[in-house]
Amino acid sequence: MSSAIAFEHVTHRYPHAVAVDDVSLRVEPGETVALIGPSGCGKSTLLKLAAGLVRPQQGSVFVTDRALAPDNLLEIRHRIGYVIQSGGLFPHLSAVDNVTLAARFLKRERQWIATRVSELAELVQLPLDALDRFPNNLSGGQRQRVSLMRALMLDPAVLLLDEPLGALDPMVRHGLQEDLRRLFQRLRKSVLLVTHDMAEAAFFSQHIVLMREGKIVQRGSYRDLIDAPAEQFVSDFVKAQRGLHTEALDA
Ligand SMILES: Nc1ncnc2c1ncn2[C@@H]1O[C@H](COP(=O)(O)OP(=O)(O)OP(=O)(O)O)[C@@H](O)[C@H]1O
Repeated sequence: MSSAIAFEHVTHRYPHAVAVDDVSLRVEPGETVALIGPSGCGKSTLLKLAAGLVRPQQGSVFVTDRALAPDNLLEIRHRIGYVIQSGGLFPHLSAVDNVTLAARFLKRERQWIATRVSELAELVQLPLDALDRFPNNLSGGQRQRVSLMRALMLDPAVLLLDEPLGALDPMVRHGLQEDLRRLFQRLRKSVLLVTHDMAEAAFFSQHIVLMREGKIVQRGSYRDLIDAPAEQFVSDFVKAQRGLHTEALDA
């Protein structure tokens, strides 16, 4: 496999906005790439393109080297785990039923499913009693752990994470950041992660991709963005983020 995810000259327009504008980007196997940029710059749309939830008007999207097309979308989706900020769990299903939905649909063996659920609960450190609860009866952090279990259930090659920790309070977020990074390293998945937070992007990855108005402005490590900004916008963005973290302390 040469690339886990590849965008080649991808453009996607909504009726009133060009959300993604001629983007080319690769995520290599086992690599974590962090997508960052101001609100509305096209990060979530890029993830939706990789998940096949929206189709590009121009260009191609490849997952594990296969171009996404209407006739292979379902098959390729099983190679993708997708987690969104709110978790996206079905509220009327228990945690375990959410986790196992796709596996049951694919008629995986009951024993295989049970074994996989306990492996994953251990991996994401979810207490077993939480599995029988409905999403509304779980904490935000537990809901994201369940979402992650669901995303990992079919052992996908690729993980798409859209602000998976964005809705959590700082302590829970910090703990989950540590757990997630350990998990990525252990599983060696290819991960495309969206975050608003530069510190989080730098924590997860040496490969940060900064977007603005649908385009990639710069890619590199946090140090690259500071030491060799491609344009003034990069410095302004980094500075604004630093401001966010320090201004309150200075006040
Ligand atoms: N379903 C939609 N219909 C119409 N326009 C949309 C739709 N989804 C997104 N857009 C527009 O496309 C652009 C990119 O949106 P997108 O959600 O990809 O950005 P984002 O960087 O993920 O933003 P945020 O950080 O706020 O989540 C924005 O101008 C947005 O208003």
